[in-house]
Amino acid sequence: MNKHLRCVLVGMPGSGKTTIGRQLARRMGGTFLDCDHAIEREIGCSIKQFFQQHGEPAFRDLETQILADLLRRPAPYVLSTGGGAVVRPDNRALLKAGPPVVYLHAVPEEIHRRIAHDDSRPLMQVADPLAKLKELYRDRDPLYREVARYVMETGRPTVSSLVNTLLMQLELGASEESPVGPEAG
Ligand SMILES: Nc1ncnc2c1ncn2[C@@H]1O[C@H](COP(=O)(O)OP(=O)(O)OP(=O)(O)O)[C@@H](O)[C@H]1O
Ligand SMILES: O=C(O)C1=C[C@@H](O)[C@@H](O)[C@H](O)C1
Ligand SMILES: [Mg+2]
Repeated sequence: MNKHLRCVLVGMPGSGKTTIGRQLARRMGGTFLDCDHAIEREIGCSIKQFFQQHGEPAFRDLETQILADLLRRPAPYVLSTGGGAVVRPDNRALLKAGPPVVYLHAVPEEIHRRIAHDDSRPLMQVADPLAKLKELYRDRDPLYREVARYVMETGRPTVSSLVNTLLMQLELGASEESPVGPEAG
């Protein structure tokens, strides 16, 4: 186990940030941090209710504050961000300056299959959720790629094989950054 490992997951709503983040954190022996959960603890209600009462800009302000706070937590951790965390340039700057960011990539049709039954996502409460996912994907896919060090395809592999691959990648990346051995200073 590398006690300095840290990683941030970005991706569309339903891309698997919470599912994969939880398992990865357990395998790393680290803390699982979820920006959406931290926001809900802070506001004392669901994000869906907060959106309805205060609107998206107020939510985004809060998201920036909480993201900055979570990124400063001690290693090891896996931080799962909200699906829209990359929308604001300030957040993208924070993400690029922090630990390695992993983009969990899934196409809109696959995401739709995963989350069609779930009514907890405020941006999905529309007449045509697949069209909304396609629109979000078109706008955000380049932004996720902009902040990411690694892009992981999540369509076919199982969650546990994705977690294994990701862990190997992060350990390799960490050892390349701070090599252990006689030549290490
Ligand atoms: N790699 C995967 N393959 C198949 N199903 C998956 C995969 N990852 C997650 N899922 C399923 O997709 C659904 C959404 O996953 P999850 O809640 O982890 O996404 P999320 O990225 O955290 O979403 P949000 O941004 O809305 O918080 C869950 O039902 C989960 O079991
Ligand atoms: O895609 C989005 O913009 C959002 C995704 C969720 O994770 C929450 O952060 C919130 O519902 C907004
Ligand atoms: Mg989540």
